[in-house]
Amino acid sequence: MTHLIEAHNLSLHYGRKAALQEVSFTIPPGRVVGLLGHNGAGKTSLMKAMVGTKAVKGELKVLGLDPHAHRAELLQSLCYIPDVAVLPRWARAGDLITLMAGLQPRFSADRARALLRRTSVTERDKVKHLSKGMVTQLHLALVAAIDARLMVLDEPTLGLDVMSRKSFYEMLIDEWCDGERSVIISTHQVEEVETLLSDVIMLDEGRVVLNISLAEIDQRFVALSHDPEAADAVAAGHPLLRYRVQGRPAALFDGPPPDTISQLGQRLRPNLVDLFMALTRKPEIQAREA
Ligand SMILES: Nc1ncnc2c1ncn2[C@@H]1O[C@H](COP(=O)(O)OP(=O)(O)OP(=O)(O)O)[C@@H](O)[C@H]1O
Repeated sequence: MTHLIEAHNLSLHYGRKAALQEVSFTIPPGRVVGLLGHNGAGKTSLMKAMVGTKAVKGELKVLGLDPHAHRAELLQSLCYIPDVAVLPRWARAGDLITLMAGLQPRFSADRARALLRRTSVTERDKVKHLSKGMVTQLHLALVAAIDARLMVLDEPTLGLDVMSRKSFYEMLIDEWCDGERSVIISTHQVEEVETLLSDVIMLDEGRVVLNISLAEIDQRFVALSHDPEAADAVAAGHPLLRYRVQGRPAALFDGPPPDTISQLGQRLRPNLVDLFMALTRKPEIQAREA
């Protein structure tokens, strides 16, 4: 198997509402994939499909399995933190380690204890006495102690402060990613995850609007910072987005603009936030703000 996830033409409806439409992508081993999209874009629906809690139309193989038909088998090799993840409030961290050891054959209690030592949570702590950030760290220590090949994280750092978010991602990358395992993370904190990701999938209204490696972004997209006087000439090249960088007007193009336009500005490195804005903004908003 060359890909951990193979998705082809997935669609999902809730009544008449289309949550996913013709979604296709693959995820090979050793990747850190960001799943980005505005509220309601379809991220949670796609993650539910990946872990088999939602049936979708189309072809979906996760670790070679149909997730909906073979959920129990899949969960042996996949770990998942849903957006509504809760841990039992009465339990101590140590109890949860014992519980997991009984439930999940690939879980290592020693590894969970070692991971927990990286956090401010001790085995004696009860979940109900932990802050939101500490619960998230405990949750990650528990799932990262599973010897799995794929981790699916649905907005894992929602509601955490910046330090807690940073330490969550540090632990994930240092302790779980090993070059063979892949992780897919949905988040709204586009700026923060940019340095962690190897790839990004952007969803807009249930459709994939971009599926690219971070390395390829520089090759495909061109951002130009230019003088205000050149604004009309730059706009004639139909940029995806017009915005400002350090007070100067800038424009983002999909592919190199004509030389006559390139000469009007300085090339910048396009960042993920600008791309996200360009590809997921409603056209009528773009027209109003341009
Ligand atoms: N159980 C449901 N019943 C009806 N519609 C739903 C249900 N779950 C999701 N939807 C709709 O499907 C679409 C996609 O929702 P989804 O939760 O997958 O988006 P999301 O990208 O995860 O959003 P958020 O960032 O707000 O969590 C939305 O329009 C949402 O209203």
